[in-house]
Amino acid sequence: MDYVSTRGSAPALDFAGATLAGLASDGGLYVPREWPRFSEAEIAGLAGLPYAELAQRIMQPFVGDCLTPERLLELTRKAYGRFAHKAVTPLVQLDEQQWLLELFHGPTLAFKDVALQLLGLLFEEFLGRGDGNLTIVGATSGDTGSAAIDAVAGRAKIDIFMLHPRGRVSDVQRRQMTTVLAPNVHNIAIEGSFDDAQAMVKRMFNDAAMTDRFAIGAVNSINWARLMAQVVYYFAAALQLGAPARKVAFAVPTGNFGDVFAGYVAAKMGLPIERLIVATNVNDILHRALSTGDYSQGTVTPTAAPSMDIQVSSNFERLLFDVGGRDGKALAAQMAGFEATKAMQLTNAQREGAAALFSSARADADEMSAAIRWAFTECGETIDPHTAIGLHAAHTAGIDPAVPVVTLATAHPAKFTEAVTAATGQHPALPARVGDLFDREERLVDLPGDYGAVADYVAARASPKA
Ligand SMILES: Cc1ncc(COP(=O)(O)O)c(C=O)c1O
Ligand SMILES: N[C@@H](CCOP(=O)(O)O)C(=O)O
Repeated sequence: MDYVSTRGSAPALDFAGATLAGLASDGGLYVPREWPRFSEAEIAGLAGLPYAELAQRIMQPFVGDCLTPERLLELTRKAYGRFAHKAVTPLVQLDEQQWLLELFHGPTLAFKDVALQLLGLLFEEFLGRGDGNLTIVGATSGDTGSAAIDAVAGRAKIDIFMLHPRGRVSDVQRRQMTTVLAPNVHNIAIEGSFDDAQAMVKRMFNDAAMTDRFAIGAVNSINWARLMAQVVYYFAAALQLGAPARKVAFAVPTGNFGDVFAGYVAAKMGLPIERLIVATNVNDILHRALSTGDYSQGTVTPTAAPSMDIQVSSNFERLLFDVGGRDGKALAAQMAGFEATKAMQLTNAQREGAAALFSSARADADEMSAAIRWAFTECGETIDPHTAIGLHAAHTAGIDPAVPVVTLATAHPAKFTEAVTAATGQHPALPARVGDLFDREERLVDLPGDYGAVADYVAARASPKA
């Protein structure tokens, strides 16, 4: 399997190359040259496998000969061995049609652990084959940061610099990052929004002054390996609900379009998915793009679902590439227009291609709270604000009552105590595995929202590439 850039001019890479590269050198994102496809019988044969084995079977075609099946299985067993639930991503029934797929049983209590626990091991594996160092530069609106830090803290040959928007992540989220004191971990609070942080990260991949000296790597979902690992739980959930004989719909709380793009990949691989419902908060660029074709960047409004306070969705580019005919040159021009004007209109092919599988909904603060309350009072489940936005979308999508609708429960409610307590009157407790988070020492630096300041900070501390 090799990987091509959505912007058509970076060299194709194998899986190990794409994993270490993160972003393509032409500014595009790596995607598999073609989608591997499972037959109905092959999908049926996956039912009942333990999660780590299912993960190996789903991911092997993407990994190709970069890892033997035996080695990939060792890595998936190690990655998912740290989850607090034996099923890794358990399904919980809410009512006759609605289900929750709990993705927060990993070490840092959000769905990001599912991919990042594996990615940390993949980095170690591939770096172990040479003598280079990796400088990871990431942006987080709260959850990617702690999951990535947990996955690479203390690992040889890796430094991680994680940018978060100052004051715009929850206290639990910030402390999960800043209380990790391993010498290779560098937390940076920047002035601005997640979008500002993400733009600086992408700029660094194309800054020759940095890339000549350092091997810059990605832990955000611009890194293909992140999405590949997230494809697995769509299969896990659908198989439990009767796939491939029965279709399933998914409602996905969305920001950077990574998690829901993984659902699209599952559909491309043959999983019978009725609909992917993209759920946004009031930062609704994706809802506008999918419902009207208008992909224009608004200003970011802070909400009680801070991890989705995003107005430029990196992985949407992967969808536009795939449904728009895989024309890298044309997409490069379209994205250059967006970067210059902060606005773009989807082509007819892109709109129609997306509409075949995706629908969308937007939830405001009241709708989000109402969904938390409904889950609590009607079903006895405490859910977090991001999950609630997904659940609101699941309820309003008008899916045929015979089709199960699975909302991805992307974070543990205790990460967002204020909104959950306000909606339910109950204070969600942090699981014991997060321990004494509020008693630990924090370490972070404050930097202005200025690329030069961040690049200088990284350059002064990172290890050269070889
Ligand atoms: C808790 C939570 N839910 C949903 C999302 C949205 O996921 P994605 O960015 O993959 O669309 C994020 C982060 O992005 C998140 O941290
Ligand atoms: N919600 C994310 C934002 C970054 O998204 P990613 O999936 O591209 O890493 C976060 O919590 O940091």
